Formats: sequence, structure tokens, C-alpha cells
Amino acid sequence: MSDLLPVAEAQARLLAASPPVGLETLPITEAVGRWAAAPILARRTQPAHDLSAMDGYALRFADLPGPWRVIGESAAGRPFDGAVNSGEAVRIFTGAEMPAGADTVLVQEEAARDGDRLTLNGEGPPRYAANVRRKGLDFSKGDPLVAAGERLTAARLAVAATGGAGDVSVRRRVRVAIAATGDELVEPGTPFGAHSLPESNRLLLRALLADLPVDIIDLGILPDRLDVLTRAFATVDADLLVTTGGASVGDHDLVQPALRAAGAGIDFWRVALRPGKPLMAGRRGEMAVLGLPGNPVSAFVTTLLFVKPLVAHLAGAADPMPVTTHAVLGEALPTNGPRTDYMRAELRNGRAFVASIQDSSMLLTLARAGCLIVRAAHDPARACGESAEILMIG
Ligand SMILES: Nc1nc2c(c(=O)[nH]1)N[C@H]1C(S)=C(S)[C@@H](COP(=O)(O)OP(=O)(O)OC[C@H]3O[C@@H](n4cnc5c(N)ncnc54)[C@H](O)[C@@H]3O)O[C@H]1N2
Ligand code: MOO
Repeated sequence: MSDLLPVAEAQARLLAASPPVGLETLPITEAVGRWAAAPILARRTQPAHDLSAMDGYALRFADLPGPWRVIGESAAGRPFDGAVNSGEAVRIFTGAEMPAGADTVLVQEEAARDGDRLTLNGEGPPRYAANVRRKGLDFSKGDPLVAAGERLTAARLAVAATGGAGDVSVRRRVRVAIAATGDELVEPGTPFGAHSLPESNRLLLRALLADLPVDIIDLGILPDRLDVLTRAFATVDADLLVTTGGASVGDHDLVQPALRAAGAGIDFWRVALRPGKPLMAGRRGEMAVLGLPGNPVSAFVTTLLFVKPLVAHLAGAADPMPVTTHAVLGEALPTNGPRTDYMRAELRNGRAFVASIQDSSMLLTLARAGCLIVRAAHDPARACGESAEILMIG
């Protein structure tokens, strides 16, 4: 097993070998899911003025307990243009600017109004500046809102838009070519014979990459023929080529020889990982290549651990690695072997229960799993009730 590369080392080598793809500028409304390529700074202060946080009356705290004379109205976008003097109040709505002279808002539920006469009908605002959002409460002009390398999530897009961002600098979409290999494979949904198998790895890859900014170049199902594979690998134009199957040592495992014949160099092959040991990484010119094992669960795990982080890295992510969390083991686990193990498990009442058979061909256990329990190489036996690292899936 000494020739197997530890997972973290393989991941680091993979990312180090490929710089992010080129830049483009997009309207912020089209940048969802991209990674910011430059910091986004606030071009305005938010709120730009002191605003009312409630519907009610703007007045001076010192004038409590009233009564007041209502001298006008301030609505969001339509401020009152006068000033509030002692004994005066302005009708105000949530998000409206506080008029000059007023410092506190009396909520309308605690007020009684008769014409322009306003009286207290409740406890009133508890303190000076109650129900007022101070200018700059959220952020001030010049503040950093999104850092370079951070993902433009819903919340970050919203804060950037509020900060006045129009166009944003991002990395262009990543072109990912995907190919399945194997003479036994037929397209899903097409007639299948006694010796054929519906192909599922390309669909699995597409689904796992669906939330990333990728353009998929589908090379289809390629037969176990050196000449066909070599031609496909030599002519494909992408940032990343992902193959599945043919990665092992059998006579029909031709992906590596075909890649070499197509001019690609192999950086590493075989990782201390279960499932997913025969993973291969290399490059042909500018194009990165990942050869995933054909077993569907191996393809799934290596996509989570290698393909997705590489795509995120190419797309400009500062922190592209999958994020794990912890769960309580619902049962004991034996000592782990020399490979990092990703075990399919179901989560029931916050406890993780591993599937009894972890064969890397078994998709139903994967479909039923809520997480993968991550076991470090040579992890000692674990008791029921101990905490374990998990990777949420599905
Ligand atoms: N002598 C050895 N044999 C194997 C080793 C080894 O070290 N020595 N490693 C085993 C491990 S671990 C794995 S994982 C597999 C992976 O091998 P390949 O990448 O060459 O995969 P294939 O042989 O092409 O296929 C394996 C299995 O998966 C099915 N398959 C393949 N592609 C698809 C697809 N796109 N959709 C659905 N199913 C697919 C295929 O029919 C096979 O049943 O090698 C072990 N062998
Ligand atoms: O590394 Mo393989 O994926 O265990 O079956």
C-alpha cells in the first residue's frame, strides 16, 4: 500500500497544478454561484440615513409622555422636509427617513390619534432612539462586503447589490468534458440487453456539478478501444476532462494508456482512499484530467473529494474543499485499514448507522445514505456513542 498517495496530499497536488480560469465581468444579477475574483467594497452607506424601524410617529424622546401635534409624514423614499420641534411629531413608516429634530419612534400600537393631536396610549418607547436604525448600522461606504475568492451566495449577492455593486469581476464558467468508458454500457433509458448495463456515472457527475458554474461537454460513452479513447482525449477542448471507468489494472482498463498516447502526462495514480483507490490525475497541456474509477460509488466519492474541489478552485474559490461536520455513532466501528474510508451511513435521530455492506458497486445503499462517515487511515476502533466526522450528502 506504500505506493498509495494520502488523500490530502493528492488533493493539494491536484489544485496546485491548475491555476484558476480567466476573468470576466458580469452584471451582478447574472453572477449567482460564481466566486468573486476581486473584493467587493460598499459604494454607499447602509442605511444612508437614520431610518424608522417601525410604523408610528417620529418625535423627541425628551417630550414624552406627550401630547404632540402631528405636522407631516415621512414615508420610505419620500422624506419629510421640515424639522420636528418640541411638542411636534411626524407620522412615519418603516424604512422612512427620520426627520430632522426627531430622535425616537413611538409605535402606532401605543399611540392614539385625533386629527393632528397625538397622545400616548401605552408604555411608549423605552429609551432614546428606540425604533430607529442608525445611519451605517449595516455597513459604511468603503467597507469590504465580499472578499476575493468568496462565493456569490444569495446573501452575498444581496449585500453587494445593496452596497451599490453593478458589475462584478468573476471567473468565467469552467468547461468540463465528461466521458464514460466501457463496452458494457448503454445510455440510460435506452433498451438494454442481457450483457449490458445502463450508464449512470455521467448523470451522477452532471447532478453533482449542477450547482457549480460549469459548461458540460459530453463525450458520451466510449468503447474499450485504445484508438477511439486516444482520439477523443487528444481532440477534446476543455479546462477539465473527467473520465470514469477503465482506471484500474485490467486488460480493458485503457484510459491511462490512451491519455499517454493523446499526449497527456500522469501526475498521480492510486490514492489511499476507499472507495476510489484507482483515481488518476494528470494534464494534457492546459487541460487538467481526472480519471475516476468506474464503480459508481467510487465515482461519487472521488467527485466529491476531487472533481468538485478542482472545479471550484478553477472557478476561483479560495476555499474549495468539502466541509465536514460531526455525528454520534449509532454503532461501534472496527479499526480502519490503511486507506481513508468514506462509509455510507444513514442518519436516524442524529445518530449515524453504517450500511452493512460497503461494496463500491452498490448504488442503493448510496441512495439511502444521508452522509458518509469519514475514517482516517488506521483510525482505531470506535465505540457506539462516540463522535465521528461525517460528510453530508444528498
Ligand atoms: N486486480 C485488481 N483489480 C481491481 C483493482 C485492483 O487494485 N486490482 N481495483 C479495484 C477497484 S478498488 C476499483 S474501484 C475498480 C475500478 O476499476 P475501473 O475504473 O477500471 O472500472 P471498470 O472496471 O471500468 O468498472 C468497474 C465497475 O463499474 C461499472 N461501471 C463502469 N462505468 C460505469 C458507468 N459509467 N456507469 C455505471 N457503471 C459503470 C462497470 O460495469 C464495473 O462493474 O477496479 C477494481 N479492480
Ligand atoms: O477503490 Mo475501489 O473504489 O474500493 O472499489
